[in-house]
Amino acid sequence: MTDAHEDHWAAPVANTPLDAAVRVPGSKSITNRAYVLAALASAPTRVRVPLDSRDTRLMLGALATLGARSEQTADGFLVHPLGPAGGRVDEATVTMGNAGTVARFTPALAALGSAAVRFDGDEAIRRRPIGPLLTALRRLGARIDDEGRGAPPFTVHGEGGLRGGKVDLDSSASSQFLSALLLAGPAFDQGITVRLVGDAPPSEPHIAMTLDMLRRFGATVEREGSEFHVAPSKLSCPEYVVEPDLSTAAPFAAAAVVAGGTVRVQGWPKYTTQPGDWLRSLLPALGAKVTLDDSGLTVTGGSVIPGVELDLHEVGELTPVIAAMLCFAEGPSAISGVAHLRGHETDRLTALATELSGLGAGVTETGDGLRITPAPLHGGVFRTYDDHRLVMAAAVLGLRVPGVRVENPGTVGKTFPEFTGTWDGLAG
Ligand SMILES: O=C(O)C1=C[C@@H](OP(=O)(O)O)[C@@H](O)[C@H](O)C1
Ligand SMILES: C=C(OP(=O)(O)O)C(=O)O
Repeated sequence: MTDAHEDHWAAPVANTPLDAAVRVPGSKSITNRAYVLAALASAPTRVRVPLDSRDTRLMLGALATLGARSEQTADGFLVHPLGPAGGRVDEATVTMGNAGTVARFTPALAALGSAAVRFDGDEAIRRRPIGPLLTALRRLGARIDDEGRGAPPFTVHGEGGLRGGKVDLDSSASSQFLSALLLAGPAFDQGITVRLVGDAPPSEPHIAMTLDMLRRFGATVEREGSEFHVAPSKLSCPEYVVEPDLSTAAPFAAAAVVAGGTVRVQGWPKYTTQPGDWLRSLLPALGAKVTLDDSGLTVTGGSVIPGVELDLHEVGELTPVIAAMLCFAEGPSAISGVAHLRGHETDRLTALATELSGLGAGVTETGDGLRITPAPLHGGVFRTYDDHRLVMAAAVLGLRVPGVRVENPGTVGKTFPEFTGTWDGLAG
C-alpha cells in the first residue's frame, strides 16, 4: 500500500507460505537492443511484447530524436529505420534519464546522422562511466565534444557516417561499452573489430545477448577470446518477440526462498542469454527446489537458507535482490566481483550496506562486494537512491520484516512500473 501523505510504500509481510503465479514484463536489455537494431535495419521491425517502462520510452524517444520513428501496435511497437540519410539533419537533444542502455548505445547512432546532437540526462547519469566508449568512438572517426569531462553532457557532431575499423577498448567498468560498439558495427563503413584491453568486462551474459541479437538481425559476428568482429552489413528482422525480464523476475523467485511456499514465474524461456537464468543454479544452493517446464519456472523455498560465497561479476544486476535474500541465511555470506556496481544507478555497494544495516543486518562493503552477517531485522525506512533494484531488494526484505517503508517506490518504473501492485498481490 502506498502512503498518500509521504512517498513511501509499506512493503507487505507474507504471513503464510506463498502460493502464487506471476508474469513479469519484457526484458529491458532485449527490448532496448531490439529497438536499436531496428533503427539500424533497412526495413521496419515489429517488436512484440516489449517492456514498456521509463528506460524503454527513453530509448524510443532517443531513436525518434535521431530519426527513427516508431508506432504503437496492439502488442508493442513498429520501429522504423533511421532512414537513408543516416538519420537526423538538424540540432537536437537526446534525453538519457538514468538509462545505461540509452547513454551507451545511442551516441554511435548520432554519429551516423548529419546533425549536432547533445546528450544529457539525470544527475546520476553524469556520474556513470562512459569515457572509454567516447574515446573508442573518436578513434573510429566520430567527432564528440565533451569539454574534456569524459561524461555527459556531450555533443556528437554527426558527419553522415562512421569509418569504423579496429579499436582497443577497456570495457571493465561496463559491458555496455562493448555492446554499444558491436550493435552499431554493421552500420560502420568498415564494420568493427574490437580488441578488449584491461580487466575483463562484467556481465558476460549481456555480451552474449548482444552477439545473439545481432545474428538474429542478420549480422555477421565473430568472437575469438577477447577480440570481436562485426562485418558491415544490412540488417533486417521483420518481427522480434521479447522474452520476460528474468532480472525483474528475480525478486519474485527470491520471495519463495525468503517467505516459503511456491512462486511460479510464467513464460520463463527454456533457452536465453539473460543473466537472470543463473538463478536456476543459485536457488537450489539456497535450499530451494526449482523446476523449469512449459508452465514456467517454479520455485519452492526450503526450510533453511545456507550462507554462501558468490562471485557475481557476470550477473551484477542481480546483486541487490541476492543481498536481501542472504540477510535471512543461517550463517554469514560474501559477495565479490562487483566493484562496477559503484557506477550503476547509484553506488549499489554503499547503498545496500547502508540500508540493509539500517534495518539491523550486519552488512559491510568490501572493495568489490559485500559481507553479510545475518542478525535480527526490524522495520524502518529503506531509502532507494533512485534505483529500481533497491525497491525490489526492500520488497524481498519486507516479506519477513514488519514495518519496512520503501522510500520513492515510483523509481521502480525504470523497469517495472506495476511492480508494487504486483508485489502486493503476491504477498496477499
Ligand atoms: O547491456 C545491458 O543491457 C546491461 C548490461 C549490464 O551493465 P554493466 O555491464 O554496466 O553492469 C547490466 O548491469 C545492465 O542492467 C544491463
Ligand atoms: C544497471 C542497470 O541498468 P542500466 O541499464 O541503466 O545500466 C540495472 O538495470 O540494474
